[in-house]
Amino acid sequence: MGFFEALSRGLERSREALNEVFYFGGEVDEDFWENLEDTLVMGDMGAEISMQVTDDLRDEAARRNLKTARQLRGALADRLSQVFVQPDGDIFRDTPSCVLFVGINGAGKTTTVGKIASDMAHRGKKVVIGSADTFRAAAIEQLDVWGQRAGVPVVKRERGSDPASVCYDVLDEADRLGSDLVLIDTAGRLHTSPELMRELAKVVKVTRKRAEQMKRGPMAVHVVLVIDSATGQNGLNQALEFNDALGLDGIIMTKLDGTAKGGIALAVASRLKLPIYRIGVGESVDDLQEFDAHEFARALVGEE
Ligand SMILES: Nc1nc2c(ncn2[C@@H]2O[C@H](COP(=O)(O)OP(=O)(O)OP(=O)(O)O)[C@@H](O)[C@H]2O)c(=O)[nH]1
Repeated sequence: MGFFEALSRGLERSREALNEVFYFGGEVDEDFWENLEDTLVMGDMGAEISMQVTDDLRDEAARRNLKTARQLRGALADRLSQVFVQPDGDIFRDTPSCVLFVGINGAGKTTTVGKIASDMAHRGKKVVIGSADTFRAAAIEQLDVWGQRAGVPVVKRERGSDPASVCYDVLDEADRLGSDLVLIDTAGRLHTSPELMRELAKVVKVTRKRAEQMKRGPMAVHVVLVIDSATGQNGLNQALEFNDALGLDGIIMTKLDGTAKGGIALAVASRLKLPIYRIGVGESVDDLQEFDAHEFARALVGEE
């Protein structure tokens, strides 16, 4: 299934709501603009960006004399795609690279690490996975399964070990193996707990320090927040807290195949000015896609 098809299935709710807005007879009137703005807000986009997008579209419609639903839909998709930040490169392809996956419990970190490990190993990268989720025993086992499937080594320690020291060990192993890509899973934590966030900041700090001393030269370290799209506007709060504590490099949105409304991706991208590196559209190994802003906006709006 292609990017567009997979996303279109997931974003059905947002599209149906917008379909109703675009199902107008005759003139584009004040009601149309109000309905559009409300629908964008309801789609988890947040008030600020919804208002901005609606105002801009209104100006553009007047300027270019856009009248039909088809014209307006196309212009909306274009405007929404501009909200997203283009990444400078790809943190998984541009190696050597070490990526730390952070996020709240159940966001999809472990699954995403597994999917990326498989993908990048297939592309010929020397990958090593680190399990710094020393809290949940099942997460370590889960990563082992993903690692075996991808044919990638998994560095782990027993439950309860210090996560920062696991990261150190992972980079030691990557150094020994001459790995290109290091993917580190961290334990899920509540963004509202200062203590847990401090622990994670230490994990990032130790990883950065060790990554500077790799035999083949310094390895870039990236911190990526994994967000479950179904968490709605709470996803924005998570992103703000994690960004404050750690300084994020980018985002991965998961579960866009479910009942997610999708607008949260726009809210986070616009507020934090961070790129979306991948999106998760299912539970199996192939259900991870590179993010394409234009396709995403088209799927959200329902433009053919
Ligand atoms: N439908 C769907 N399910 C997903 C996706 N990504 C992950 N999941 C599922 O979400 C659940 C949680 O995923 P995990 O990868 O264990 O989440 P985690 O962030 O590592 O969880 P913690 O270790 O508790 O912090 C699992 O059942 C995954 O199969 C996705 O893109 N789509």
